[in-house]
Amino acid sequence: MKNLLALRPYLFRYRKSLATGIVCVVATNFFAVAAPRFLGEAIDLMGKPFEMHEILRKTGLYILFSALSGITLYLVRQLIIVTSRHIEFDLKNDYYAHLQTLSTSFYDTTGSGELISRGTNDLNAIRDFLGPGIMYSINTLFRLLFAIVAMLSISPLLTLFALLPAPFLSWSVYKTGVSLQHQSKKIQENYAAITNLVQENISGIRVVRNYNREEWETSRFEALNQDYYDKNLRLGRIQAGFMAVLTAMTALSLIPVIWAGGIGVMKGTISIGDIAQFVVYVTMLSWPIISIGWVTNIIQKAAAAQGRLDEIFDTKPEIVEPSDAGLTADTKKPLKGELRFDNVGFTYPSQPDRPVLRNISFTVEPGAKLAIVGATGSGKSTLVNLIPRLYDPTSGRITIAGQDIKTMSIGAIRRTIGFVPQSNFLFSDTIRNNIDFGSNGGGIDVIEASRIAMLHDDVEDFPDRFDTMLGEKGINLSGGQKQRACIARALQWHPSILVLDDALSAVDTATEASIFDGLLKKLPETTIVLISHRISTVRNCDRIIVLHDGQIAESGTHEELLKNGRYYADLYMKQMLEEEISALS
Ligand SMILES: Nc1ncnc2c1ncn2[C@@H]1O[C@H](COP(=O)(O)OP(=O)(O)OP(=O)(O)O)[C@@H](O)[C@H]1O
Repeated sequence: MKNLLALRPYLFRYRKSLATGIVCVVATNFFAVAAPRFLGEAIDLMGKPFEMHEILRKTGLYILFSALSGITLYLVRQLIIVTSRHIEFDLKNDYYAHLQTLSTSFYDTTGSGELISRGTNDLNAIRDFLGPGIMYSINTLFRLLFAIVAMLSISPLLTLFALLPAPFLSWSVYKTGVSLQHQSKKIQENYAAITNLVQENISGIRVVRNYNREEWETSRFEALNQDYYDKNLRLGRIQAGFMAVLTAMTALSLIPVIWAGGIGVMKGTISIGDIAQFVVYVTMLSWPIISIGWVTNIIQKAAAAQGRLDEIFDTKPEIVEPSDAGLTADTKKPLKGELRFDNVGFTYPSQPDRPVLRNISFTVEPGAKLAIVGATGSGKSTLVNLIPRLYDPTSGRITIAGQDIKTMSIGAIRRTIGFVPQSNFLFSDTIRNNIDFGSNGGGIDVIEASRIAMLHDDVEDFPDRFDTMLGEKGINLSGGQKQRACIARALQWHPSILVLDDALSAVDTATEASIFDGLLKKLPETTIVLISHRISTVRNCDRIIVLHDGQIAESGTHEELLKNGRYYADLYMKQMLEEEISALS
């Protein structure tokens, strides 16, 4: 329950609507409970010699009070339910904004399905608490209070009879609610499994086709779907049975009232009008009594959901903006100067006993081109991920123009660096918007950037050119086109440091060389850090670093490394041989 205290700031923000809503709850219950009194009085008048206008007056008052109760109930819903939607909206925005601040290492260990489920199912549970939960709790309280006072004023004994089944009714609703909740949770898990399966199948449809797995995948889906169907039927059966029992119990709870009331009428201690009034109160109380159990479930569910959301909200970003950052995040001017690694070491938080980088030191002068080569898993991507602070070194420091990047504005660093990661990602948007991703102008324009990345001619052949919509993850582009679109995107800010992490592996050797030549010509002042397995590209760099098992094993120019006769020379020989063989065949 105390988890729900985290909602205080949100409730406080909408305090006026909530307070007015609560006043309306009191009013609606007052009118609802007062109305039957006029009904009872009108019925009692009919048993005696009566004046028509008096009965009409009572009936009119009954209608008026009922109408006022309806109007105020409408206001309650408008104020409290609408407030719950506002808070849900604010919470969703805060949740998404918080996710944006979390570090890369958080996403290494938390699945996207998990985060989506917290942002949807858990938030729905909290909205149910803020809307119906709060509304029915207060409503039940005042309905019980007013109705019991009215009933006691007529007959304390009859009130006792009327309320006898109430605790049992609430308890059985609560118990059935727990079982319904359990069943719904299983259905939700099942639904998540179906969603995952469909999502994976659609994104991996080519693999499914290539391996002839269509039938197998279909039968997997059918099995899950059957399970989902069976569980839903079971839930439907429980709900239907439960509603029938509830209706019967509510009707049965009238029996003691009518029985004891009937005896009272015969003895002349109570009037027929009073009994009619009582019957209305008992019927009126059945839903609030039922809702005690229901609301208890809603509160428990919301408390658990808020606990899960708090786990995310309490996760602090590991990489934070330094409080005295010399440059602001929105600076348009990229930082310039040498890039330096000073005895840098790095260990992934998920594998603290396994250092991935050790004692890495090097300097790249402004405008120089540095290549990083090394066997797969030697730490190349990890090394370049440290430059835009996707992770922070565990030891040592990285500087740009002599300043430790940890003391600089993160926004300014990332604006300085054009980063093309190994696994490219494109959004379901136009090619133009994908390339122009957040640049807000001021850098190289889309056409020029795509020319440098040698994508321009390909795009010109598309029917809608740069306005061509891309499918999910850029599915309608070839692997090489996707990579070149990502390079064009990285050029948007006219970066002073360009990091290419195996960014041209899907284009042929000649195209890779042409793109690299284009970069050298068009961006002569840009420092380039390039990871590539192709000697034909890295040989033109000012300096080449060979990584082995997270350490610099060799470093120098192409010629120096050939002379060394170690890993780099070996790689060179192998690639030369491959080229000769392919030239012969
Ligand atoms: N997010 C991560 N969490 C934990 N370990 C990781 C993570 N990413 C990479 N590693 C590990 O760090 C080591 C270096 O990986 P890295 O991706 O930097 O190598 P690489 O040289 O770029 O390889 P490749 O040439 O195959 O891309 C590997 O052993 C890998 O398993």
